[in-house]
Amino acid sequence: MSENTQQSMSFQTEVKQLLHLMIHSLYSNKEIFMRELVSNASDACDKLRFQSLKDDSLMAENSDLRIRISVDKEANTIAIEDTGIGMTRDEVVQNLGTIARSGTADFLKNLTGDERKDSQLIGQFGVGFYSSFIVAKAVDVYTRKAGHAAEEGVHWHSEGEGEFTIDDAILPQRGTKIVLHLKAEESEFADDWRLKSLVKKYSDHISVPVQMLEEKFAAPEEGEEEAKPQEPTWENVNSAKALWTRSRSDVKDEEYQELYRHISHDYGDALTWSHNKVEGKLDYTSLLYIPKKAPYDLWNRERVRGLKLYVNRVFIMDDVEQFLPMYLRFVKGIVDSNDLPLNVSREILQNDSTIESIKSALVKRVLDMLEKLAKKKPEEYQEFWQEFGQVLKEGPAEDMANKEKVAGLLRFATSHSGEAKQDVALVDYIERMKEGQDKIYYVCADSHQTAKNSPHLEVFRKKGIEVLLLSDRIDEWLMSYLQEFDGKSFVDVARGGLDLGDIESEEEKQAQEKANDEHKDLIGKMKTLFAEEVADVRMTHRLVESPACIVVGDDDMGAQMRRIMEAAGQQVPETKPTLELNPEHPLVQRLEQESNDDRFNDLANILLEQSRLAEGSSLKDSASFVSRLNKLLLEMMS
Ligand SMILES: Nc1ncnc2c1ncn2[C@@H]1O[C@H](COP(=O)(O)OP(=O)(O)OP(=O)(O)O)[C@@H](O)[C@H]1O
Repeated sequence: MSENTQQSMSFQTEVKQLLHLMIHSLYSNKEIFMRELVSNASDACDKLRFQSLKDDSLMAENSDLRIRISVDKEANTIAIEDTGIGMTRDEVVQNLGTIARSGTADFLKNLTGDERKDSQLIGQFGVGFYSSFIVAKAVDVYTRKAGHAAEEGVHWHSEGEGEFTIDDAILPQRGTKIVLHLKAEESEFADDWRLKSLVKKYSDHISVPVQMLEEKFAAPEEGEEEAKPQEPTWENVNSAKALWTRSRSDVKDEEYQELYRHISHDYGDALTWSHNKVEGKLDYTSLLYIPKKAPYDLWNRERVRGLKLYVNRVFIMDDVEQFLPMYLRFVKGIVDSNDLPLNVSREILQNDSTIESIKSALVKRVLDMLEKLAKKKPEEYQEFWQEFGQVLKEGPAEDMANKEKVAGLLRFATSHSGEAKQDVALVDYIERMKEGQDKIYYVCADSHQTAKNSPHLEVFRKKGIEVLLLSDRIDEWLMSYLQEFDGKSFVDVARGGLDLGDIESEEEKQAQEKANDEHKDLIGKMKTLFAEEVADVRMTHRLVESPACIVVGDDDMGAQMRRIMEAAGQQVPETKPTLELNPEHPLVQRLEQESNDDRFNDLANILLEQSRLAEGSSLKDSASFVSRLNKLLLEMMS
């Protein structure tokens, strides 16, 4: 015998864990094993069709690409057989013994033990081949790689309990045959009708023919009563036509959803989709889906993303990133182009002008699809926002050309409702703008609560002006790319001198100027005291209830961004904020009258420190703050 005789091997630990979890959490959805196996078989045929473009000898022995499903009721087995690319011995060990996906260990850690939640997560992860073990007590895989000799076949066997064996096999035909030895209690699946209906349900959209044996009867001859049974023949069960080549009106929603599941490996539904045929300068068909649920690894930068590419109906490759920008990485789908050559490679895709043109059209398509969803089904749009809003917020920085369109899709929490839910569109905000208001005001903080209670909002509340409350990590960065929307500029209410424009009366403006004059002694004393800490001290009209607040310079980094950068270990340039005082506040008035230097220092420091706390910053010396506060409290009590 050759060196490669039978070998026993262990599954990778993650596979063992996954198998265990899957069997326990997917039992209510057992039939999906058929979808997974047919899907794999179809992928294998697609891969071979693609590789044979470069090397037509691969298909020489048999040019037929198809999937056959058969049942042996007595033996309680099902066989799924394809004439696809097949696997070598090494590939079998790699593909059916390990999980190569990055982040697997993290994923497994995320599982909660709650079967309903876990089954959803497992669905997103994609159980693929291993789902066989939901219904099978043992699985045999016979596979021979296209282009290899019959003696180079491989036989894999496992009972799904931590181990598998692998052996040489002589296989007259290329491709893969999977035999499931059903558990006794799953014998209902060893039934032609049942399997046929599963293929119809899950795999009708697959472009490779899926065949099953059909019994035929000859018409009874004269004098005979009963029809004579004939040899059964292989008949196509699915329609075997690429779904996207059909006209939209001919495709049922359920069929779109099944194709979505096939290409996304998601067990859930898509939220919406857009199917378009483009003819003219460019000639392609696209079918783009927005998932309902975010994948567990949406934030993993190395995660594969992108669309499936076909050229003239021939599958070319998965995960083509070039079709969509990063901020639309959640979109799944396919592009079938008639302009690209069949031998297109990833390198060519990177600098291809056709791809660039398709990309800008696809981006518009996705944004239009979202606009339509927001307009027609606001509740579903809200669901989308919940899942992917944070990703869409990367848009304005990444895609200057579509900045305004993306901005229109953003949703915010605002002071209008005070709720943390992000559900206000900029057009709603503009509709509610006060007379004389020509700016969109916002505040950024680490949490919704801090944003909502920020002293910077006081004057806005008093005047009934709505302010966007931003508290996602990405928000300050987002706003640095959004200068205006619908001709109205964005203004950070915690930054620079506050110009309320026409919202403020002439008298109010003059009172503000006068206040700085009237309190110049106090301002001067404070500037000397805090020469190291602040760039300026001034009286303000933005406060109503609070005595003081911190304001950052127009061009300086905001507090939220500063904290994020510092936490990431980045060097952040030293900048000093401005301290603003509320001349109407009794504490400020008390400070102005304080003749005792020590007490003046204590009170002034407390005002500065509490302003820092209110914006969500931590104090450099919180112990001193506490002792100052206690000193004052004790004085008050005595
Ligand atoms: N019928 C087949 N023919 C050839 N290769 C196959 C076949 N079935 C599975 N494979 C190989 O085994 C790998 C693992 O399959 P599996 O179904 O577990 O995961 P997947 O298809 O990559 O992704 P998913 O888990 O999302 O379905 C596949 O990527 C493929 O390379």
